[in-house]
Amino acid sequence: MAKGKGKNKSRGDETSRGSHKGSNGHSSRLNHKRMELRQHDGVKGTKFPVKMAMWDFDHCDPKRCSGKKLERLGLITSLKVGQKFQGIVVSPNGQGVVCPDDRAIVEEFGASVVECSWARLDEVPFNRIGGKHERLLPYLVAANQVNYGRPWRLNCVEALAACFAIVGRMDLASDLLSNFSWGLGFLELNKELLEVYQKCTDHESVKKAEEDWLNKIEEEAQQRKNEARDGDIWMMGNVNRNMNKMTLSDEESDEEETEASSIRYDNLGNAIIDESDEEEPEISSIRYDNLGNVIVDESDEEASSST
Ligand SMILES: C[S@@+](CC[C@H](N)C(=O)[O-])C[C@H]1O[C@@H](n2cnc3c(N)ncnc32)[C@H](O)[C@@H]1O
Repeated sequence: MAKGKGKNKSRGDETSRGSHKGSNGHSSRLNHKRMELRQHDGVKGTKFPVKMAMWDFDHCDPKRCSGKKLERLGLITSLKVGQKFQGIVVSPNGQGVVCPDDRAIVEEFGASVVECSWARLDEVPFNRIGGKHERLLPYLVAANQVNYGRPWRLNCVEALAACFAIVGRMDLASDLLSNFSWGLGFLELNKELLEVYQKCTDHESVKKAEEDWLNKIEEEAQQRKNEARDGDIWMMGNVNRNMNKMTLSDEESDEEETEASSIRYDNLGNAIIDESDEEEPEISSIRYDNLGNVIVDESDEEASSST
């Protein structure tokens, strides 16, 4: 187990919910922050309307770590390895997904996360942490500065906010995220999808909604791909059409060949001209008198009389 400031090393403040004591030395700046938060929540004597907790494995850079920031703000309680949590445990080790039916558990017992590195999950003793209500999160996209745009891998504050949002407590989600400059962007980015999940009930319905969403975005991606290809066609010409053209020109040359093959030759190799080729006299060669009668050439008369 990693050594350091992780709250798995000391019992610290696990019973401090509602008290103003923190686990980090209680600087006046932090106490000031807490005062601000209490005023902000309008819930006297509490840092946040529902309990939040984390198992902190000290894997992350404290300056970038959202869990540590929540702790500095006095919003989250640290839990020890071996300690279980009664509320919803949002964890990569979860079985079902967070769903609106979890709302009562969240409101009564709160929500918790595992503050660790995604790259070091195998170092986390999942069998010694957690609780009765361990949950995965359904498909959502991170908005934090480290993993922006990445699906599923949310940081701790996003994971807690997602849990609150899915169970229909958008007020808690936005209050929590407003402590981070980028925070409300998470709700914006996932607005439509969160609304879909909020309309569900149990784990299965959230899983079904997630599956439908994933199919939809896959179809849309495919459509965009097709549109991009069609765009190329306007720029470059239809490749299939070019293929047809090639075929057509082959056909054309075939036609020419056919025409050529329709020419017959006599025994001396002279081309035999078909009579039908000579049927129509050239219009320009027809002359008319003043009354509109065709002037017949004497030579023509000879020719016609000879047939
Ligand atoms: C792996 S830690 C990374 C924390 C990050 N260093 C930070 O600054 O917050 C994120 C935690 O959020 C929760 N979490 C995030 N995305 C999740 C998901 N898709 N399913 C379940 N839990 C998730 C888990 O508790 C997970 O351990």
